[in-house]
Amino acid sequence: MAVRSTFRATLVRAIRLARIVIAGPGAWQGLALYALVLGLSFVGVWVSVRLIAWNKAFYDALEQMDAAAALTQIGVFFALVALSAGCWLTGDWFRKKLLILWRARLTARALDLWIGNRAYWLMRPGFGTTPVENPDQRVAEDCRLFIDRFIEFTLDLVSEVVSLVSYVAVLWSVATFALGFTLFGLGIEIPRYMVWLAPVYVVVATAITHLLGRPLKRQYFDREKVEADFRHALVQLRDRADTVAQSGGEGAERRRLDDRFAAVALNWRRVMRAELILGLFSRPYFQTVLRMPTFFALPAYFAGALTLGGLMQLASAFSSVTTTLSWFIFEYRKLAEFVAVCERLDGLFAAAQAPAPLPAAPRAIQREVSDDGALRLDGLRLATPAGNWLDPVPHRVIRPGKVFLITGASGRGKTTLLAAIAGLWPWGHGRIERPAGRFLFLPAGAPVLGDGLVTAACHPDDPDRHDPARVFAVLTRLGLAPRLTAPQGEAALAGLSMGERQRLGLARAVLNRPDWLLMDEATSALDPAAEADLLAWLRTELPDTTLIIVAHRTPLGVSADDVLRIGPAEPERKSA
Ligand SMILES: Nc1ncnc2c1ncn2[C@@H]1O[C@H](COP(=O)(O)OP(=O)(O)OP(=O)(O)O)[C@@H](O)[C@H]1O
Repeated sequence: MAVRSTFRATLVRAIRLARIVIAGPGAWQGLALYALVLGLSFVGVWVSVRLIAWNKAFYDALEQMDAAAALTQIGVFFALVALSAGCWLTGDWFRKKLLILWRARLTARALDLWIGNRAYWLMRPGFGTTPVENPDQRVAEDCRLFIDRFIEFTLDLVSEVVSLVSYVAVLWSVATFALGFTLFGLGIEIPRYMVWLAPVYVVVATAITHLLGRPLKRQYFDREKVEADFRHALVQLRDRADTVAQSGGEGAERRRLDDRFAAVALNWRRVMRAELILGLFSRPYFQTVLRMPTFFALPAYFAGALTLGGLMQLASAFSSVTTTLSWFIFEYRKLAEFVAVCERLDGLFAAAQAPAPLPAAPRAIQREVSDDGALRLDGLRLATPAGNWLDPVPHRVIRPGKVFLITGASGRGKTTLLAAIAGLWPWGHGRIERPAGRFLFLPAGAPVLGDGLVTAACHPDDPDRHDPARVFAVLTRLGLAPRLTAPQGEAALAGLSMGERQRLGLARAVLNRPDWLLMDEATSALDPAAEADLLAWLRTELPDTTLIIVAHRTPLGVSADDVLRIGPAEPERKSA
């Protein structure tokens, strides 16, 4: 029952995933390549069938001491091998082309859902109902593995069925003799016993393989997870290199990495054990499967029903049938991996299709497009994902082109309000009317996005859309020009101070020219003179942009047209 439901679930998942790559515009190209590869594998099957007949011709020539006939057969052999190799190499070439074509389609779909639906934001642990572990690995690794195995298995399956029919036909015509024996005084005769023996042999072996190999699927599933967790911890160490080094956190990092690696080692030991148990049966099976037919046919050979050539031909046909039928046994490990990959990847696609935020807090924020260009916050109260209410947000209408300050004590919900205005924060109730137009958000902590100074300064715009002279002028005005002479790429961003990162944020604002600029403590690290100078410059560069500023005080260089305070007023400091 469990076997059937795993099989059915994997089939449904594999079909769902396969439809993504097989259907859609330009699908004919992939299908044409697939048909070509399939056709070439049929030629390969024909060569194998032809080689079975060749066995008889060659060994009979040897038995009859016919040198000329043997020589001819050697020529035939090389011709068949050349044809087989040619087909294999061509097939392999086009299979690889197909692999990258379909992988690109599947990866593009995964990225569309992951990025396009903002699933990457909502499916983080603590945010969504279905947090997805290691999505990066699923997009990068699992897409490749799925396509690789899908092509391999479906091609195998079709060509194995064709091979099976061809080989059974040969076996039927060769193994004409019966097996006779007495059981409890009864004379029993099994006609063409070698034909029946092949499937019985394989069915028994398959059942044993599945019984012994069942735990492997779980272990392979876990392996991907623990390996990805370990890799992720290493990437985090690289990203937080400064913080770890400055806070002497090497010991803590080492413990974290050791813990993650211990999980890798534990899983490895479990995989080893499961593979050993499977190997105890499958290894001897691999080695005997080609020899057994000769032993099974010996009674007929000694009874004189077969020539040596006939025996060889029979052995060849029988082992071809058993090898074809044993596909499940030979591929068991890969099949177990495939089941795990389908489960992981389908889970990612399903969750990313409709990422659902945690249901702990109400999601009753009404969002509308304002028709007079103003931003309205009406009866708004936000909550954390766990359902804790934050302070109510006072009613406000923010007119375009104004400077608007949001203030309040720490932890009251200022950043959360910006996220709600940006359309991200789903928890809470009330109403947000947002005008059309471009919004740009400069988050707290001034994170830098992009893999070079120019990309980071233009983000999220494409840097190719910007005049390099203008980008250079903006960066120079912000005092970042010296960084342009450093080697570009990630190295150009290394070690940027907080103030420099905030200046880079201002470059983004000036180059992107948004209608609405949301600044979360975006100038807090600048010295008063630089803050006053740069914000005054920003205002002259973007005179019509509405500035929504989150800060504990109005930044120097601009004056606020309105102030929105969340929560009670901060207590005034008494002067000494
Ligand atoms: N993802 C989250 N999960 C749980 N709680 C959250 C989450 N995001 C924010 N909060 C909580 O919501 C509250 C408001 O956070 P927010 O960052 O908006 O505060 P803030 O007013 O901007 O604070 P600060 O001035 O210190 O930056 C805080 O108590 C915070 O811990």
